[in-house]
Amino acid sequence: MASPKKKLQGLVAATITPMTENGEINLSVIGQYVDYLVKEQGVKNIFVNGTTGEGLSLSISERRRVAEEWVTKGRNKLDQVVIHVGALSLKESQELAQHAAEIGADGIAVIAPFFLKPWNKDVLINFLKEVAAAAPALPFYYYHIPALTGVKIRAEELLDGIQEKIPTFQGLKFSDTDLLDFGQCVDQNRQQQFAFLFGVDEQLLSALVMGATGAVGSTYNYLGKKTNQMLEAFERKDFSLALNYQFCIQRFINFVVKLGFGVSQTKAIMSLVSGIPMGPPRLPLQKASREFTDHAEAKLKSLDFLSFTGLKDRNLETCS
Ligand SMILES: CC(=O)N[C@@H]([C@@H](O)[C@H](O)[C@H](O)CO)[C@@H](O)CC(=O)C(=O)O
Repeated sequence: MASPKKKLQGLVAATITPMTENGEINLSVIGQYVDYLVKEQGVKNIFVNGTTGEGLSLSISERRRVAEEWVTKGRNKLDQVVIHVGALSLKESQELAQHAAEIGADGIAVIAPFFLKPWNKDVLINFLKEVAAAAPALPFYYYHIPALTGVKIRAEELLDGIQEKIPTFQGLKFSDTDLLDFGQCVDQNRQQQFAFLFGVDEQLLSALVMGATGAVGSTYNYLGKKTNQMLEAFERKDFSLALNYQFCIQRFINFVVKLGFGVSQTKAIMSLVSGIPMGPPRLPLQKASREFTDHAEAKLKSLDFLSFTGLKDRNLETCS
């Protein structure tokens, strides 16, 4: 069985794939991006080529190059680099899994194939098993995101006896709001050392109560520091402070969700907050509007999520 250096826990940034203005992947800023996550956000784990990384909109060759660059630039700086290798084609998924192993990634994750879909748990497990077998020394995570894949097989059902079928299975990335399903995944697998990684950033505190061991999300790219403060407060059992942080983060996410929030907007916010150009998204996504970015910037300032001295002590909402 694969055994990771240590269990994947804490915050994991779902990385953006930087692109040039003409839509090509822009590997040149990834080194800077790694330093920003580690030094400015206190985030040392990453999830590459997932939803936020537009993994399914990249070619296989681009996915390989992006993965390689993150592993190379993250060496001796990041704790763990997990590569999402899910694809509609089993062969492509296996190729990416093997490649992740070759370049020295710390784990692989796979979503359910979402065009011709697995129609029950056993079929889905068979698909995942074949991918995992292509990288037999790498920890394997199932990426549950039913709203995007349309595959509604409950994670709890999938986890039942999974390690007998997939010996490298190490955990679940749960990007759904069904806390009954999530809680049962934790409750029914207490004897295992699985990682339970929650993927709905605005509800992370509820998932921590339910037993989440970590979180993978887009907002940890630029709200990692704030979210880490929430994790620390939770760890100290200062639940009232933890709730204040969660509400504060919710105020921002709620605000942008009402304006229309997705991968394009994440790219715009991250460019603004980090100063690293993330570029436009790839079609079919559309670049975030100037209006969106201006509103998001004003909200970030009012919540003190951006350090602009001019606004200090006035018009700030309190977050702790
Ligand atoms: C649907 C979606 O993109 N969900 C995000 C969340 O981080 C999400 O952006 C956040 O909770 C705000 O709603 C992550 O779960 C996605 C993710 O981890 C990934 O990029 O693979």
